[in-house]
Amino acid sequence: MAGFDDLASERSKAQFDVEEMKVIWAGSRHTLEVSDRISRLVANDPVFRKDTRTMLSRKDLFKNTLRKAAHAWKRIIELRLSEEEAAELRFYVDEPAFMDLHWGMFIPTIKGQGTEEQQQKWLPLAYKMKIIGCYAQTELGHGSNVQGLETTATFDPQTDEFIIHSPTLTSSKWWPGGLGKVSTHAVVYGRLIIDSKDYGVNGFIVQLRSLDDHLPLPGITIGDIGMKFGSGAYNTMDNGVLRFDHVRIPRDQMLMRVSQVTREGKLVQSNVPWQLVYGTMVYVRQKIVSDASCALSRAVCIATRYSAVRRQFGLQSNGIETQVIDYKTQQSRLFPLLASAYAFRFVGEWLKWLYMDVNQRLQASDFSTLPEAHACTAGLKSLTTSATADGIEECRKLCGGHGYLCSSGLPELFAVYIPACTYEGDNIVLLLQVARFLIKTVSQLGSGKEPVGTTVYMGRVEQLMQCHCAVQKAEDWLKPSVILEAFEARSMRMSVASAQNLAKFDNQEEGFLELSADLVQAAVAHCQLIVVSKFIEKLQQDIPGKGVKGQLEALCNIYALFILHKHLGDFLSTGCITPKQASLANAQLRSLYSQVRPNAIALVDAFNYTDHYLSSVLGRYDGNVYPKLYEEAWKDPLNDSVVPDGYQEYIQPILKQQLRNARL
Ligand SMILES: CCCCC/C=C\C/C=C\C/C=C\CCC(=O)SCCNC(=O)CCNC(=O)[C@H](O)C(C)(C)COP(=O)(O)OP(=O)(O)OC[C@H]1O[C@@H](n2cnc3c(N)ncnc32)[C@H](O)[C@@H]1OP(=O)(O)O
Ligand SMILES: Cc1cc2nc3c(=O)[nH]c(=O)nc-3n(C[C@H](O)[C@H](O)[C@H](O)COP(=O)(O)OP(=O)(O)OC[C@H]3O[C@@H](n4cnc5c(N)ncnc54)[C@H](O)[C@@H]3O)c2cc1C
Repeated sequence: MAGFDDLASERSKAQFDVEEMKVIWAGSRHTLEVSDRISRLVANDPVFRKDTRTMLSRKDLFKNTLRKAAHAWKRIIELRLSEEEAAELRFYVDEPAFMDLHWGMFIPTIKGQGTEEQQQKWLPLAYKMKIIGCYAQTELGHGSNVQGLETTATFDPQTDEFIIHSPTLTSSKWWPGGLGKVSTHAVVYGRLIIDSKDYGVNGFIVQLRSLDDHLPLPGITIGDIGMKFGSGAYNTMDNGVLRFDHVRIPRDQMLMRVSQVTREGKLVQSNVPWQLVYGTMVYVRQKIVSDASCALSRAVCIATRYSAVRRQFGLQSNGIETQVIDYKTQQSRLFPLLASAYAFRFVGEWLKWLYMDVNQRLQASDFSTLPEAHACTAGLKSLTTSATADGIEECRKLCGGHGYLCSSGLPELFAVYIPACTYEGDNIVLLLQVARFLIKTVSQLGSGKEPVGTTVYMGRVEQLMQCHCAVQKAEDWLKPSVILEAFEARSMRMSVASAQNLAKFDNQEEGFLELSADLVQAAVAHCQLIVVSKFIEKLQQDIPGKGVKGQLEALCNIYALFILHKHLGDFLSTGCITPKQASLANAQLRSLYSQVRPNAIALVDAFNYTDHYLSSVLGRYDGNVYPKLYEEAWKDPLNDSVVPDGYQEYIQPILKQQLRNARL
């Protein structure tokens, strides 16, 4: 039967050890074991079903999410799951919910910005879920501009309290997930005011709702901000609005790792940089990069399996049509996304390491790598989420008409994913942060301060400004050193050109605004270089398993040459490569697609996703697409009755009217 046979035959063609690739994708044998076990546990639990999600009203959808979250928590306790297993369970439940913000932002904020004492007081309550917290930073009037927040936290020396207040409509907290209906507490960001003096934005732990009856505490107005894009999707989350009317909290509820307010109302700065107040954002951006590879690989898995099952045109001698995956156009759209999923996986792994490293250094009062950690997390969050959002939509198109059906899983995945381009920092705003970092690095070249980390290549500025690409034949593009040099030279030249143009302005800030579109492009070039170089570094590790390394090399080259092809203008205009070399890169890319083609299904099998997680008729492991699509259609509530509700009121009168007209 079509589908079953197609995927089985594809799997038999694989030229590498899929089980070993699963380990590489998961990160380790241990992680694979955990994620495999937990994903099956979730898939086999009827409470975690997802198939009716797009058909529920907002209220039913939300209540169902609460039910799932409560059940997930119950299972975590019953099975005594470790922190790692619990996080996997929440991941595979696959429904945005207040839990994400509680575990993903509220707890990390207390850990990162609270003193030892504050951590000892609040973390046990949060870990046991005796309180539920969210992250209330964004306001109706300000999101990107954190320093523009208007909420005030005024110290009252008489009572040793802060008075939290929303002085204007635009100071209403707006967007925090989990705030609208669930959270009992929030970390609220507001301006610290002591003795009428404004000391800028700080975080405060504020109780919002009673722990007895869940009613808002006095002075607090709170609610949900309303339906968001798509059906189901992010509407399982209670993004909220919050206003304070002179709400009092004890002084020790200001998060005081960065600065402390004494009983006398004196502000004392610690020896840590004030930017640590922004620390949770660095943590979450790093996490979002890892998650991008999950969302993209999920869409790619669906589109790849379906492309092997779907046949159109080109009758072969045996009378069957061509699998659409065999069309070169399909490959040239699909395989770069497959390669990007792997690329984002590895850069995510590296970023996790970078984040851990920066944290260890911070514990030892070494703050030197913080600016780089900020630039890398901001830039890679922007790059990977934009590419993933676009990639999911491309996968929908790759599935033709059926991709538009909710049962394909792609519309909901897209709707859930796209806010990642906005939350945790608008992607353009974040690239501008990278651009500032690059300009600073360029301006310090020659000053004796050597660039470090991901900007170390900038130390070779003279060589990179002059080098000529050595490619003479298509296969030369397979050399990692050739690819790296082309990407480094492009990024170096774009940053230097931006810095030179900026230097022409008397006022640097005005110049920065004027040149911001170019600066963003330079930031993108730098971030793409990071992704390419981390993929290449990954390949230098010991990679066991028959054929695994070869497949990863092909994917790495596809990613790099696809980016080169997409941004050809940059590479040509900076003189990094010639038009002839560009055309050789294209020829090499075509040949790489042919190399990946027989392995495509096995490469997506290596993600080890259950059908439950994919929630897609088109992406089913067994390829049994058509009977299941047919079956799925009949489940739609519209098909509950043969004659629809409303027939007598609305259809019949029209038909009767037409009949009369026809007789006239
Ligand atoms: C489902 C799985 C769970 C996974 C994770 C869990 C949960 C997440 C899941 C889903 C997400 C759900 C919700 C998302 C939640 C949110 O959206 S929370 C709100 C996030 N808000 C933002 O991201 C706001 C974006 N704005 C900013 O970050 C900053 O304000 C800014 C744009 C970077 C500031 O710009 P600017 O005015 O220039 O800077 P400022 O004067 O404030 O700072 C100047 C110096 O500070 C450096 N810097 C800036 N940010 C950081 C940082 N984060 N870390 C370290 N350093 C930073 C900056 O580089 C400047 O340094 P100089 O040396 O002075 O140049
Ligand atoms: C689903 C979702 C969940 C969220 N969850 C939370 C949460 O839990 N807690 C929380 O505190 N917040 C949350 N947010 C808010 C989120 O962090 C902000 O929306 C985000 O930081 C973007 O800020 P903004 O909305 O102010 O966008 P704006 O800054 O108003 O952006 C609007 C446009 O202006 C452009 N722009 C802005 N500034 C500049 C500039 N300097 N230069 C050039 N262009 C610029 C942007 O690129 C964009 O195109 C959430 C948002 C969403 C969508």
